Amino acid sequence: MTEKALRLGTRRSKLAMAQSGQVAEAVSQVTGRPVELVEITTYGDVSREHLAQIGGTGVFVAALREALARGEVDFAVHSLKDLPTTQPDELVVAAIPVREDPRDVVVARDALKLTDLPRGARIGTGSPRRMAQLNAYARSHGMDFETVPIRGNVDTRIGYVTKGDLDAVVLAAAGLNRVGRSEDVTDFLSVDTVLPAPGQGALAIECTADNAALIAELAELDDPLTRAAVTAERSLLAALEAGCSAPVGALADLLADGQIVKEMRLRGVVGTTDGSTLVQLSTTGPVPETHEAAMALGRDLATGMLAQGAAGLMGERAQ
Ligand SMILES: NCc1[nH]cc(CCC(=O)O)c1CC(=O)O
Repeated sequence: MTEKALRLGTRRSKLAMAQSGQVAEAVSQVTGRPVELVEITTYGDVSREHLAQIGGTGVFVAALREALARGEVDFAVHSLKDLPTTQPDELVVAAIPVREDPRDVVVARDALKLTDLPRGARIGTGSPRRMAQLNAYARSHGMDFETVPIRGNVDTRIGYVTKGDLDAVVLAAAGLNRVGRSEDVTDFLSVDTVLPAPGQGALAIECTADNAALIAELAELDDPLTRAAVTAERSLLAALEAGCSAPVGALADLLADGQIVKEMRLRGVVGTTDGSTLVQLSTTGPVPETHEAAMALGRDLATGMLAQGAAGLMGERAQ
């Protein structure tokens, strides 16, 4: 007798289908059950032009969560950076697998790197976090380029460069890798230049809180260090009272002495989109062994950043 298939709710976009497909395979392996993809059309897919008004990428998450709550699907996969920082009681993030490359990358014409871009170059990004840090970099390195707000999926955004409308676009490495376009990358941005979004490169596998059997099975795909890192990053975001559209970057990583992991470092940045002001700070602590300890790391950093004026820099809204 074959076991009943698990239903994975997914958006239809290429990126969502790619990451859902990869997770489906992994879940099938740990559970020994077939996994079937159930496509869910979100309001955000139907109405892209309204995305700004209705509040960014959260709409994509909401439709998947409704399908979970209605019992139409057994689990869903989200890009962690698109997940709101508040967790609904009836749902749990049962697994956060090992994170992909968290960096942002440049896709530019003529294989150019960021520092090769000529004066007046036009760089596409709809993210205030990327704008703030790119413009701050330009100011401190005597460069002069213009950030141009764009939106759309990965292929659309790269299309601006291949069609010659823009000199470069900035995207997440993880997204490009997942849709098989990593060859298009012309420059990997150091996280010292552009700190990624909290949770960037990580996935969250979510199911209903009452599904103890599935929670236990999915837990096998969880990577505790990735979970600790993204929990600290998202705790910073929450403590700054910022949302997924805020100009906030955060990255937690491990500091090792040889092979021995010593500490977790959490770096954070917030700035104005013109790059004239950035608040950058980092903190280190013992590698968090509990959810509470990871949350505390993020809150500590937020306290320091707020003391340096971070709150005044978060008024801007965009995607
Ligand atoms: N904001 C959209 C989004 N949400 C998740 C990813 C892919 C990277 C990831 O999973 O963190 C992207 C594309 C991008 O920012 O270039």
